[in-house]
Amino acid sequence: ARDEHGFSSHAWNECLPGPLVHPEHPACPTAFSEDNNDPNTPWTHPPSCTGSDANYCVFTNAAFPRTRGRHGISIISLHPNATTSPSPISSIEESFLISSSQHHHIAEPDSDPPYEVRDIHSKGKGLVATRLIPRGSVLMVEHAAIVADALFPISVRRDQGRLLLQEAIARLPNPDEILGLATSSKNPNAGVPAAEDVLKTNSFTVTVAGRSHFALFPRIARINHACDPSALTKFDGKTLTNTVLAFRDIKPGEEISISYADFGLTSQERQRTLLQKWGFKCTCSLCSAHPAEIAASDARRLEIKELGEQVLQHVEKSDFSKAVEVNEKLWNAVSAEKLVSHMGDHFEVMARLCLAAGDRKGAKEYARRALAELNGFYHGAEAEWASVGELEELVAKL
Ligand SMILES: C[S@@+](CC[C@H](N)C(=O)[O-])C[C@H]1O[C@@H](n2cnc3c(N)ncnc32)[C@H](O)[C@@H]1O
Repeated sequence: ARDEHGFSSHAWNECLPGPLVHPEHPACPTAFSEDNNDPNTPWTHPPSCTGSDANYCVFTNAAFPRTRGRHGISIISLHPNATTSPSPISSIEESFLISSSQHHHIAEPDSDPPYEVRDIHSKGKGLVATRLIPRGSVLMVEHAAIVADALFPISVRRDQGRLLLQEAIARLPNPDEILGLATSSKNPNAGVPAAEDVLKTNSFTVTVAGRSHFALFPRIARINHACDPSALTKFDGKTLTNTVLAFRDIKPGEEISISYADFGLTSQERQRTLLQKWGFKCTCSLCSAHPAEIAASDARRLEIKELGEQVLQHVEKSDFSKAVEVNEKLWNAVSAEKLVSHMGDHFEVMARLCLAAGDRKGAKEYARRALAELNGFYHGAEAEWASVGELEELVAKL
């Protein structure tokens, strides 16, 4: 029997999860079913919560998605009573129940992916293209295996937080898939449990139900960082899936990489961030380049930042012709630095700026080009289709 939140009627706030039983606390009941047939709750296990304060719980569906390659999902979130309604977990539950019933949303590994996992010199494992991957192609769509509220590590006692995380991983069908992921080089022998190290080393920071969360995707976690990446990720907070898209054409034998750090940083700032936040020294091709090449890249990135600010200032002053002029320069610097995710965004900005500057011919030309790029780059991603619709209207009006 469970209450209206799906909690089992045992004293959940007094039990400890999993096999780690404390003499003063009973163990929480084990999983009641691998496949949950209750349409009112998406969870296959009774939620398990931290000790006496019981403000965080782990919610698991070990059978998600019901298709090939399922690796289950565990979510560490606030107890519904520990927050003002609606609680983050209730909005997650809602979209979870929807996405569980809509199989087309669910990530499935490609039966013949254009990449393989290989050992990469000085980076551990990584993904390497096995055939040409054209710019804009979707390489992977994967749902999260672990989603954890970003405030949970500092909101619960360390031992309780660790138990919760261990439980979150242990409940998944293949815990070793998670525990076998890379750990940070800073931490071995530092007394940090593997589960915590794995989460820190491999997770993305994402927004779910309006709150910051860590999200771990076991297959995507094998993608290494590059300051000049070949791919990018797009997270969807509704389906809890992450999509990897080719940033540019990727040749066979080339490593697939994404950027963990902000593009606007100089090489020293990036190195510092990567070391502090992720605990590794970056050995990507840009960081290993000749000092003159690194200096040229730093100069371009500083110029990009400066020109970006100038465009905004001109727009704020309604000096749109000047904004168009500076935006062209900005785009040349972005292209030279190979930071172009797709031209569509740029052409769209240019179209809107031309329109604001009264240049209808220019606006139409840029809107057409934006449409061609967006249609080629995205394959049904909701946000981009919204902008495609708006652009189509714009072209029709012009
Ligand atoms: C998310 S994992 C990426 C996959 C990992 N290489 C593996 O073997 O599973 C992040 C870890 O990979 C390594 N790594 C990623 N990008 C790197 C880079 N550019 N230079 C050096 N090491 C890198 C670091 O050890 C980092 O902590």
